[in-house]
Formats: sequence, C-alpha cells, structure tokens
Amino acid sequence: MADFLDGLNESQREAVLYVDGPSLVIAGAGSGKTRVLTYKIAYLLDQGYEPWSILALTFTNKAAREMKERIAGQVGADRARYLWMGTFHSIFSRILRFEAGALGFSSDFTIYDAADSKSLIKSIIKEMHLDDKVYRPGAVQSRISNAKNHLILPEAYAANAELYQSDLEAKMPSLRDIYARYWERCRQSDAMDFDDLLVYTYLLFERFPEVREKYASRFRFVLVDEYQDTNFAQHRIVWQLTEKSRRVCVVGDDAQSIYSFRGANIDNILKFTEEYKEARLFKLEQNYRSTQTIVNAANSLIAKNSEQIRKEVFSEKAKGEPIPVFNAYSDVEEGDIVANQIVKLAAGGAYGYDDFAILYRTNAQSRIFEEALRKRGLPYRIYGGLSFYQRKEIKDIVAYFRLVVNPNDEEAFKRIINFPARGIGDTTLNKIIDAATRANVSLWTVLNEPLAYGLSLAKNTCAKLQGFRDLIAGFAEDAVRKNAYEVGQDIVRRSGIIAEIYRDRTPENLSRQENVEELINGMHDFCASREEEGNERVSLSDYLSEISLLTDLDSEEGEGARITLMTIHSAKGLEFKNVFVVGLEENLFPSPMASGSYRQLEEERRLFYVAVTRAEEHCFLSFAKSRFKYGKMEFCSPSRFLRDIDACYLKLPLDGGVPASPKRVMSDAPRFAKPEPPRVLRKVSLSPAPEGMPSSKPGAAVEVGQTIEHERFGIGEIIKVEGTGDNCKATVQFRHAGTKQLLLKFARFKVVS
Ligand SMILES: Nc1ncnc2c1ncn2[C@@H]1O[C@H](COP(=O)(O)OP(=O)(O)OP(=O)(O)O)[C@@H](O)[C@H]1O
Ligand SMILES: [Mg+2]
Repeated sequence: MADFLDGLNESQREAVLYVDGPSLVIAGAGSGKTRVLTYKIAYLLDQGYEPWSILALTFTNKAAREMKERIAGQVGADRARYLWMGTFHSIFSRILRFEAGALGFSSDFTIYDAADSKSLIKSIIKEMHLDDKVYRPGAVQSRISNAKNHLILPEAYAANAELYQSDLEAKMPSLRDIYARYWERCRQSDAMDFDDLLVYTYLLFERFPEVREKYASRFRFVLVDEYQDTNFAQHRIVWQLTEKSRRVCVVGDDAQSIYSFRGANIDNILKFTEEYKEARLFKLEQNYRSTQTIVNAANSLIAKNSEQIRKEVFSEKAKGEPIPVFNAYSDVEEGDIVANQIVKLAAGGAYGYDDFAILYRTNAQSRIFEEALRKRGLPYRIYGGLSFYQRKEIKDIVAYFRLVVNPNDEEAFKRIINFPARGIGDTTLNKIIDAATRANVSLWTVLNEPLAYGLSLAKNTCAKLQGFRDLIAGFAEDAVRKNAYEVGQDIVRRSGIIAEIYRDRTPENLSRQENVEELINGMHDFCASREEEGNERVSLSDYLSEISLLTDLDSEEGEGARITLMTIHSAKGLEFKNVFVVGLEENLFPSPMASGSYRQLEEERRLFYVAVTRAEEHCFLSFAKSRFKYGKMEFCSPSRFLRDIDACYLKLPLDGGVPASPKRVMSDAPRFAKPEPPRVLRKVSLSPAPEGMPSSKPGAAVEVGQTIEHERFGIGEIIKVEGTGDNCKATVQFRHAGTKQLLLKFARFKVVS
C-alpha cells in the first residue's frame, strides 16, 4: 500500500486517505483529481471494502474503463472487475433493469436515444395539429429534457405558473400537453429516454424507501468524477444514496463546467458543502500535466471570468515554449497549417500520432481537417460523428431486435413496419397510431387485434399486417431459446434486410454490407465473451442493454496510433502531448449563440480553458480569416478569447508557411469512426456466393496474389480483382479477419509485397 501512495503528493495523499466522511476535491485542470479517485478506490479495496460495495460515477464509459484498468493493475483484475463503475446512465440503467417492475416497466424496457425521442416528439406535434415551425421538435425536446433534469414531472410542469409563462413567451403554450403526452407514450412503449434513466432512478428511490435502503447500504462508498457537470437529478440521486452513510467523495473543477445547456449546474459544487455540512474540502494546486507556459496561459485566461472559486495552479514541469497563434487565410489553409505542423513534429521521432489532438468547437469543423490529414496520408480518428450504432442500416436492424425484445416499442415499430417495403403505407400506420392513442395502448396491441380497435382496413392490408406480426412473434419465440447471435443472424436474413442491401453492389451498399457483417460479428463476440465469463445463454435483451448506451467514444481503439479529432466537449478529462485548438474566431468560438449573454460567454471561456489544459507539451491556437459557412464564404475576425490570454505566453501571429506537398499513402478514409473488428476469427460472412468469372485487371495498382496490409483487417492476400475504375473491387483473404471484398476507392490499405 505504502508503495503506491508514493505516486501522490502530500495534498493528494490526504484526500485519498480521508474516508471517514464526505469530501470534496476542488482543483484546477491536470492537478490529479481523477488520479485521487483512482487511488482512493484502490485504497478502499485495500482497507477491506468489497469491490461491489464501491460505486464510482464517471463522465464517459471510456473513463470508467481506464480507471478500472489502472485499479486492476494495483489490486488485480479479479477484484477490479466487480466494481460498480460507469456513467450515471449506464449504472442506473442497470439498477432500473433489476427494479423495473416496481415502476411499471418490464426489465426489457427500451432505451430511446436522442433520435428516437425527437421522432416521437415530432409525431406528437403532428397528431396535436401544432405547427412544427413554432413547436420546433429540437426546441421542444430540450425543454422537456431540461424539465426532467430538474426532476419536474408532467403534472408539476402543468401546475407551474412560471414555466407556463416561459412557454408562452416562447409561443409554445401547449408544451405542457406535449410533455404529458410524450411521458405517457414512452410508458406505453415500455421505453425510457436518456433523461428518464435519471428521473426514474430518483423516483424509484423516492417512492420505494426499502429499495433506496438496499442500494444505499450496498454502496458503502460513492465517488463522482467531473462533479461540476452533474445536473440536479444526478445530484439528488447521489444524495439519496449517501444521505445516511455520508461516505461520498466528489471531485471537480468549477472552471471546467461546460454542460449547462444540458442542465449541469455549478451550484451543485457549492451546495455540496451546505448539504454535507461536515464535508472536508481538499485543494490540489500542482498541475502535473502541462508545461508552465500552458498552465500560466490557462490561468490568465480563466481569470477573466468573474464567477469562479479562487484557486492556485502551478506547474513544475519544463517551462515550455510560448503558444503559437496561427493566422490562416482561409479554413482550408488552417487545415493545411495544422497538418503540416503535425508532419513536422512527428518527423522528429519524439511523438506517435496518438500524441496529437485537434479540438474544435463544433463537429462541422472536422471535415477540413480530415481532408488535410488524408491528403498527407496521416491516420486519424474522429469522435462525435455518427457512432456505429447510429448508422441507418444498423439502426434498422437494431429496431428489429428492439421490437422482438419489447413489442411495445413504438419507435422501433414505426421504423420497420414497412422496412423492407412490404406494402404497409403511411395511411395504415397513421390509422394504427390514432387507434392506439385513443385507446391508450401500444401500436403492437392494436396490430394484434386491428378490428377490436375499430380499424377499417382492406383485406390484403390486414393480411400484410398479420404477416408482419407473425414475423416478429416468430423471432420473439426464438429469442427465448436461442442466444443473441443466433437470433440476430436469423433476423437479418429472414426480415428481408439482407436481400435489400445485397440487391445491388453500389459502393454505398458495399459499405452497408460490411457494417451489417460487422454487427453480426460483434454479436458473436459479445456472446462468446459473456459465455466465457460463465453466462449460460446470452439473450438478445442482454445484447441490447449492452449497446444502447454506447457512443463512439466507447468503440475499441483503432489499431495503431492515430490523430484524435474531437469537439472540446468530448475532450474533457483527456490529455495529449500536442493539442491544436482551432477555429478561434468570433461567431464560431465563442459560439454565436453565446455572444449575447454574459453567463454563456463565461461558459464558452471555460470551454476554451478546458481545451488549452488538455495539452501536455505543445498547445497551438489558430484562426482563419475566411471560412465557408452555409454554402458561402464569410470573413471572420479573431476570437476575443485570444486577447484573454496574457500576450507574454503567446507567439503572435504566425502565418501558415508553405504547405507540404501532399503524399499519398492510403486512399480515402471513411467519414465516420468505426468500431474495430473483433480480434477473434470471424465466424460469418453474409455475402452471397462470389460472382462468376473474374473480370480483367483494372488500372488499379493491385493484383491477385499480392499481400496487403489493411488498416482495420490486417494482413491478407488478394484472391480476386474485379470491376474497373471507381468500381474496382478486390476480394481479400485476411489472416485474422476472414474474406472481405474491398472497394478500392474507399479501402485503406497498403501493398506489402
Ligand atoms: N502526484 C503525481 N505524480 C505524477 N503524476 C501525476 C501526479 N498527479 C497527477 N499526475 C498526472 O497528471 C496528469 C493529470 O492528472 P488527472 O488527469 O488526474 O488530473 P485532473 O485533475 O483529473 O485533470 P482534469 O481536470 O483535466 O480532469 C495525469 O497524467 C496524471 O497521471
Ligand atoms: Mg480528471
């Protein structure tokens, strides 16, 4: 024990060793808050706490995984495995699955993602004959979400004069009715949206004191990272669990609170010491991440905010170089400057590609950087694009899975009732929705007995509905006996989806085919690994619970080092040797939505602080003087935030220099980040039989017999080449990934021999 405490400084050690009551660690970026939590958990385990009695709540699942790995290194993987560690959403969905019955849900309840809830809100607005230009679904969704994050349920919402007033001002007087209807519809669908996972956990503990007691005594110690970004609901749940035990430790930095648009509230930090009166406050002042220049620059920046808890932060690392500010002529040139800098730094040999991150304010900025990196053959990975599970073909299949597991799932129902096309049109669907709404039942219930619910339908429409019902009911029967992988494969084949996407061999379809195979392979591996852990039959429902909260941050790291591209919001808690903070322009960063409000401007400044403090050795800032926006060129002026950093820490301003001559190593990378293929041998290929004669070799630089190295599938031998030009495809027998057909235009590989 003494050994590993050596890795802490005096104040960190004090914070770790204090376990007798509530504590709060407030400290600046890079000062070891997350490290304190990690060590504290190891310490608790060492003190005899059982792993399952420790609950640690992190901001991303990835953060939880990394923490667990570190703890495993200290106390052994066997013990670390049983820790309750994850995001609020993933931990509480687990608890809710156990306790769903009490709340009137089944344990197979669906989790609606943001797109599902938006789609349901859209239908409701339509059914209520409201104007969707006034009641914009996105705006309605965020108001409902905000209410939920404040634990305001529909009844209380309707009774609240202040909220009504605000809805009137927004010209949305019916908002409370939409909310009430939305709430009911989710219940009928046996579905919870992301916010519900918190609301229902809170309700569970509030309405069932014995259940609350059970969890409050199971979790003997509760720890929370990034506490500044918890919302009211999360804050209350932590209170429910620890009011009695008082064993709670939260860490955070008010200067990094960047999620107020999601209901996070810095006041939670302040309230903590009011509610846990005996709480001990620990401060950490030494930054172990960044050079002195970066720390000082960040300090000078955040000092411009008026609302903050005063803290000292210093670094004893190298002084470091002043922060260069690049002044690009255009957005495209900004991309080139950044890519050239990376080439230059990487050439020195001191850095791998995973030592670089490009951080931007909005996802839309990624494209330019992608192109610049791609031109130079630099490997990268984008986070925050569509995650694998949000792609259309995957969502379609997952909708089948969802309906099979939970036939009441309205959004899944609507998505696939006529996909693939089976002649059931919108008119019929609308009749079903109407009847279901009138009778307060799910769409599935109406589908089962259309006549009983007064549906007037043509005979052949009835037959089609019956066919769909039987298809799903058949899968559901199988799902009780078979494992997720077997049912999944069956569904993909028998639903007609395979026929649909193998119908023609357009490049889009080829990539869809690959994705579907990826999904099924993923299911195979999921079942295999769960079975290895001793689970008997891994059900489709188990699989769905596993994937419904995954984001692209959670997919496996790519093989080989890559440059990271992400928004600053997703970079929270992370660190990289070299960080590029780009697009520092007015109307972009700060975001145009923030410029009008002092509070929001301060939040944008905190966001900038988060960005700069991700850097360990080099931080680069850049802005462009012109940028393509909404299809036209706009001139931009440098961000006011650049003036907030003391000039002595900056190297001002630099022009781009000569763009490097682009060299091509790999061809086009796909637009979105993709989960890596599982490491075990692939068990299935869903492709139909290979086509007859190989066509003549096209102009592409590959031929049968060559060995290639693919970025994701590894080493393989080309066994067939067909098609020409853009349609040129190679069939490759990979050593560890089975046989794949690659469209050369898109494939990322190099010829080895
Ligand atoms: N006492 C220490 N000795 C050596 N390295 C340390 C020490 N404390 C922290 N570090 C290192 O400093 C870096 C920052 O630590 P950590 O990520 O825990 O900070 P943080 O306060 O959580 O930062 P953020 O506010 O960005 O989340 C990590 O690489 C960590 O391993
Ligand atoms: Mg941290």
